[in-house]
Amino acid sequence: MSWLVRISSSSNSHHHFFLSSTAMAMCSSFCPRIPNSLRQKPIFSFPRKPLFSLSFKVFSSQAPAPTNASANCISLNSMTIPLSDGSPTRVGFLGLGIMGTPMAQNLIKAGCDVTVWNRTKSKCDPLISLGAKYKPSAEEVAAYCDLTFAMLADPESALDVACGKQGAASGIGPGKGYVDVSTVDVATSKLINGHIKATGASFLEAPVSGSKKPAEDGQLIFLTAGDKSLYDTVAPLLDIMGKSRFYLGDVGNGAAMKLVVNMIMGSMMASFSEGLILSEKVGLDPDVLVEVVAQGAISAPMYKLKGPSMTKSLYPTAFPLKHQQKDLRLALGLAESVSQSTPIAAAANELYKVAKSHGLSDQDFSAVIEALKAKQ
Ligand SMILES: NC(=O)C1=CN([C@@H]2O[C@H](COP(=O)(O)OP(=O)(O)OC[C@H]3O[C@@H](n4cnc5c(N)ncnc54)[C@H](OP(=O)(O)O)[C@@H]3O)[C@@H](O)[C@H]2O)C=CC1
Ligand SMILES: O=CC(=O)O
Repeated sequence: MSWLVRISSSSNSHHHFFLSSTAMAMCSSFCPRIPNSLRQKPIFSFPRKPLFSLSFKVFSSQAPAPTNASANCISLNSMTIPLSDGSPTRVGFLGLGIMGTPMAQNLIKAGCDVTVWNRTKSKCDPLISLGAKYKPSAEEVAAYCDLTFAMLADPESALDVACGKQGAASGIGPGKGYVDVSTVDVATSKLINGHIKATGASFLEAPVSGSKKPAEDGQLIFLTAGDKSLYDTVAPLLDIMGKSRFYLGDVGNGAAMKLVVNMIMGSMMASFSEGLILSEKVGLDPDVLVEVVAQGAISAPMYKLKGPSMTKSLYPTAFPLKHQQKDLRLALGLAESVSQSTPIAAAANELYKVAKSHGLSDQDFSAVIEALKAKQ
């Protein structure tokens, strides 16, 4: 079965979208964010206990022939029909670092009722002045809110904030949801899932791909896994913070996907760094290399974005180097768990470790190039 939907944009162009049940099934895991012209109004409230939820997948006939139906899948949002008391959903946010702050800010700007907590309380203040409420512990946030997001540094902090003393698991309970958007390993995510589920609450892991700027612009990519009903419930919130979302099934799959992606990214950056250094050594202009790379098959937004500052030895922090090294370390552990050889990632990891030993942990991960300079 399929339907044709014509949508007029402000320009002369028309987009045709087919709603197809077959294609809907094929792309059930991937939902790019809908165009602004199709987006629902900001979420000022949605039900505490959603009784009914509906989501559509839409396919553009103007895109190239879909070799993979998911490439053309657009979600019209998981629309939750407000049949309950209609009171605003209380959204908690734990962890207000480089990523957590803009993500929470986007929820507040969209009109959500947001309550924040951060280990260093001062980082809550800008959000409080934007209208957020504050609770003095993760436990109290989880007890007060219907849905709680957590964006923490690493497996240790994610586990501590979720399951430690005054952690979220102590306050959460049936009917509530916990969404961990931190980058952690599979075992940690499963452990957190176990603690949260034992309280009767739901759990979704939802690590993000995309850095500081995509977080500010609401352009993150969510790699989710866990309770599907929680995924459906939080989809409108994910769509405020992100441009697309993947639902990957069982807990652990989101964490694993994120680690694989960041393993590739860490190796790419290390390789790019070698190229920049080598080009300069043989008398070429590294800035020209950046331009050449940008125009060819190996172009990547990351090179275009970071290359010009790397050639000036500037590394304004978007993705801290210590987190990239953590992700490589965790990805190597993932590979080892299935006896997969990852020599490139292992070599890259060593380079990031050298960079850390040079005091570059809190610089952007592109500062890995300094490890190569130090080796000369
Ligand atoms: N930056 C990026 O580009 C991206 C980062 N990520 C991932 O997102 C997560 C957060 O990254 P980012 O925001 O950059 O990191 P930051 O280092 O900026 O923030 C880390 C957050 O974790 C908190 N934290 C650290 N240790 C503890 C602890 N022991 N107990 C309680 N809270 C703790 C910090 O609190 P405090 O303020 O008190 O230090 C802070 O809120 C990481 O897992 C990272 O790998 C994913 C995609 C992109
Ligand atoms: O985890 C980092 C990112 O840019 O994605």
